[in-house]
Amino acid sequence: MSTAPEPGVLAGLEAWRDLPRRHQPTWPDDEALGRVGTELASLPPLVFAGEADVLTARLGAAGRGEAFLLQGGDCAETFAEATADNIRNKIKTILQMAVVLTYGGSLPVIKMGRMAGQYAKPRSSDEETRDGVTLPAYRGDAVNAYDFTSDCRVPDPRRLVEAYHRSAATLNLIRAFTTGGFADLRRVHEWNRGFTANPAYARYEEVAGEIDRAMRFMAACGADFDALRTVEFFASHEALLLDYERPLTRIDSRTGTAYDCSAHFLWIGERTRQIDGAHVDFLSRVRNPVGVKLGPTTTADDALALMDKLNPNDVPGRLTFITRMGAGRIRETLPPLLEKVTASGRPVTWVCDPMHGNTITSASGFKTRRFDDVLDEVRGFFEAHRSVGSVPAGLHVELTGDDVTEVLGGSEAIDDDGLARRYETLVDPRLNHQQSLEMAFLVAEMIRSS
Ligand SMILES: O=C[C@H](O)[C@H](O)COP(=O)(O)O
Ligand SMILES: C=C(OP(=O)(O)O)C(=O)O
Ligand SMILES: [Mn+2]
Repeated sequence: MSTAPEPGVLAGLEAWRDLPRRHQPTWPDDEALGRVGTELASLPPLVFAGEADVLTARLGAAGRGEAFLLQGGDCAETFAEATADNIRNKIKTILQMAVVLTYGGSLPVIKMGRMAGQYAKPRSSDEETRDGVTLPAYRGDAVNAYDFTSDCRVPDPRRLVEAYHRSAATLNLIRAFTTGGFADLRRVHEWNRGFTANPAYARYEEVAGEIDRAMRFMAACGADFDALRTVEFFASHEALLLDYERPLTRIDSRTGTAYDCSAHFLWIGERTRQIDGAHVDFLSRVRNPVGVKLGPTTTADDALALMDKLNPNDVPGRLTFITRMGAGRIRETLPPLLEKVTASGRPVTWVCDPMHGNTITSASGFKTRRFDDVLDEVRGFFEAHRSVGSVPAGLHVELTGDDVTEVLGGSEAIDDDGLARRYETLVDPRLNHQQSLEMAFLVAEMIRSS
């Protein structure tokens, strides 16, 4: 039997419409947008509210130091790349990283994709100019097409429906992979052995060997490896397009409260976290676990105000702060935030995004990041938490399972010239498969020595 919505819930879900909202497309046709909203509202939810509650509990544990979050995937998913191969390679990469981190931290790792809905982007500029021609910026496949023609760049609300269907198909395959045997710990471990067998990554052999011995020890003790053939995997994206998130928000029949059923976890970006803005208001009214990106200008009072608004009842795991300060600034900007928030005694799960504060343009003109800067921000994150006594609870990374060349460095030493070899991202540069695994091994070493 369904429970009626709690009083005021439905009206509250419309409050964002009267608030300032940044980075929304200028849809050319309101009626077409309205029809799309009605269609999306009639489609089945992509996740079940009970799954979101499980994730809240898991993130609460991470906030207490009893688990560690690994959240990864593309900066911007694309419709064209929502293929079986791409999805499989990304899942495989995340699972491989998770095994290494589980061993490094002796903690359960919560696995979460920036997947099955990461189709919308805030942009620094509303326009893009090429060879003297200026067109609206690409805002993600849920809004417009990347091709540089005026037709392609017009926002088309039908793309929201396409984003829903691609997300549904992606999530379906993720569920199949993670429950059907693909994620078997023994297989994932074998993939990692393959990685460290490459002489370029020989320095990680030792940890892989230790994991091997730990697995043999478990086997000798009679551990039930068949119980480790499946894993929990959660979907997440930035809740940027409120014209998409609102129709996918549903009243949970168990409780009469609202959940945004487009994903298990939604986050608010650095550019849309205004305390009186539409995004914070909207996510304050759904019950999923939510995140907020915090850049280097964030004050401790900003953080406390977000806690008041997004987690007034202090539910552990409800609110994650994803800090993205930049390697050069994290050691100065993060500790004051941690101190004040920790002094409040209120629960927050702190996660490090070492990507977005470290974006540069290479001499050859590519938007890129240095692997060493990314690693240094993670190191600064652990140092800051250690100095304050708070809990470093996870990592948020832009990655792909393929051999792209978008981030400088790593053991394969991708250099400026090398970027051109396989630079495929439409927005931000991603760690490739090898760089992602390398990062997991390096972070595991960091966790063990911290
Ligand atoms: O992913 C993050 C932002 O959307 C992205 O960094 C903005 O990129 P831009 O500065 O190229 O617009
Ligand atoms: C837009 C993003 O990040 P931020 O909001 O931190 O800039 C992102 O995660 O792709
Ligand atoms: Mn990005």
